[in-house]
Amino acid sequence: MRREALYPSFDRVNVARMRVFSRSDNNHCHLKADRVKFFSSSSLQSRHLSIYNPSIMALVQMFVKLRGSVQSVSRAWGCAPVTVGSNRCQHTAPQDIYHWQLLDDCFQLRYGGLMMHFNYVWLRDHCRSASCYNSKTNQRNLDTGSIDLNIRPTKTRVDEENLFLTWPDGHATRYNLAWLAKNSYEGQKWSAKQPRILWNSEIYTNAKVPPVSWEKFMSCDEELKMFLNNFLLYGIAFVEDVPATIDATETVSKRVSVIRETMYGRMWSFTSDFSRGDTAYTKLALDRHTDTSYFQEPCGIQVFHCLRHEGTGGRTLLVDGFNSANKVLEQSPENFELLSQVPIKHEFIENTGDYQNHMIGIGPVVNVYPWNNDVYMMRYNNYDRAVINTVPHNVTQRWYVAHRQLTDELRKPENELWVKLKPGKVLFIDNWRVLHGRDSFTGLRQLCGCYLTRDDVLNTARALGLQA
Ligand SMILES: C[N+](C)(C)CCCC[C@H](N)C(=O)O
Ligand SMILES: O=C(O)CCC(=O)C(=O)O
Ligand SMILES: [Fe+2]
Repeated sequence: MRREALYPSFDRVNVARMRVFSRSDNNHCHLKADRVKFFSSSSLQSRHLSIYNPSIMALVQMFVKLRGSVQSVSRAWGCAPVTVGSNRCQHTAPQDIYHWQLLDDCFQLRYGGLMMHFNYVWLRDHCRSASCYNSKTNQRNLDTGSIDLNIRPTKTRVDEENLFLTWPDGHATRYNLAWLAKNSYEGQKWSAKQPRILWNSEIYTNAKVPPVSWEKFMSCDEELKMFLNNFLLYGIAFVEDVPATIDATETVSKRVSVIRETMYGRMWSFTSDFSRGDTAYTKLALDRHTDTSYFQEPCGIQVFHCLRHEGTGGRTLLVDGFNSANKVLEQSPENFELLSQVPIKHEFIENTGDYQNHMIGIGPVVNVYPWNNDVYMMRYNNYDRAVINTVPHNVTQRWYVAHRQLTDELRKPENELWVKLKPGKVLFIDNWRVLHGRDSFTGLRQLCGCYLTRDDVLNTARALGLQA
């Protein structure tokens, strides 16, 4: 007997398909988005096409935030333009009309065109009364283990704004309907994804991301916010005019997040002296890859600062992995599913006189949230990929085909952004998204940097009011 999928067919909505193009002329910004495509999870075949407006609106809001002065937004399929004010969206507000129904196994609520379902244990578990929830610490007091798993309310009442439930033990809960709508699974599934702009080298270059300079960056929170906004959008960001020392590189890194110490050290500085058992410590070219794929939690951010180079070559290569993954999804959902479902091992085995390390990380090449298929992390490192022994032989061939399609995408010349790192120019790379590599080189080349913890970068961004 086949088990029912946890996330049934229509849940596999692929909003990542949406592509955003922006063209700024006279304060007009034109936003185009593909239609949202639904897949059935069993075959992952295209079922039907549909358009989901709130996601479009989320993109619109993102553009409003970005440009601040968006006047009109037209949608690719020719609907009437949506008008957007300078800061707030004036699109027809959702109707303030709720329809609700108590069903056998859930409370059903329709609000603003969205149908939502709330499980009864969930409702009891999410009671925000003072005895169940501490609103000072934002922590739950209620012991979820004590809830009867077949619980149903004994009394129900709904007014204009609230749902009131009374439970068998007499405890009463009030839920604000807007709160329910905001916190529902359906709302989450459809809500804005992390705003990001998928790029190839032309898109990134044309975006002309304004440079951020060390002094202002260190002293002004608005500058840090702008930097983080760009980092979240593109997965890369630069700070310029940084003193060419390890200390200053550490200072600029700590402004963004907490340094993640690894077996490479806290701040590292390396040349091609093969001091460690890894190709990075040579003069050889390195193909595009993510670092520390052999960690259960790969490092979130990588910082590079080239302190000196007297020689030729050694340019840095950057490729937006999410853009390529998205191309695979558009062209072959089957291949995307293989890359996102089949776990693969990566491994670092170091056996030199000074260092003995053995690291193993396991996970799919493309990591997605199952409720909306949004990609949040890639592990792509052909050097460090370990023996494949997690895949049955009949899937292996299909996995290699899928991996080849992703590799072909990642290697398209138009996806390659090449930069020559110079003393003073510090590069921050989202190591869960953007792949890096380098040319071979001659001469003395000294690169320093560190890894940063991802949670703390996002924490800083949220503290500054960004969506992260
Ligand atoms: C950056 N630093 C030079 C310290 C380490 C380089 C690690 C290289 C390794 N193959 C990986 O991809 O994780
Ligand atoms: O030498 C470089 O530019 C980068 C080497 C590398 O991939 C790394 O250190 O992670
Ligand atoms: Fe690397």
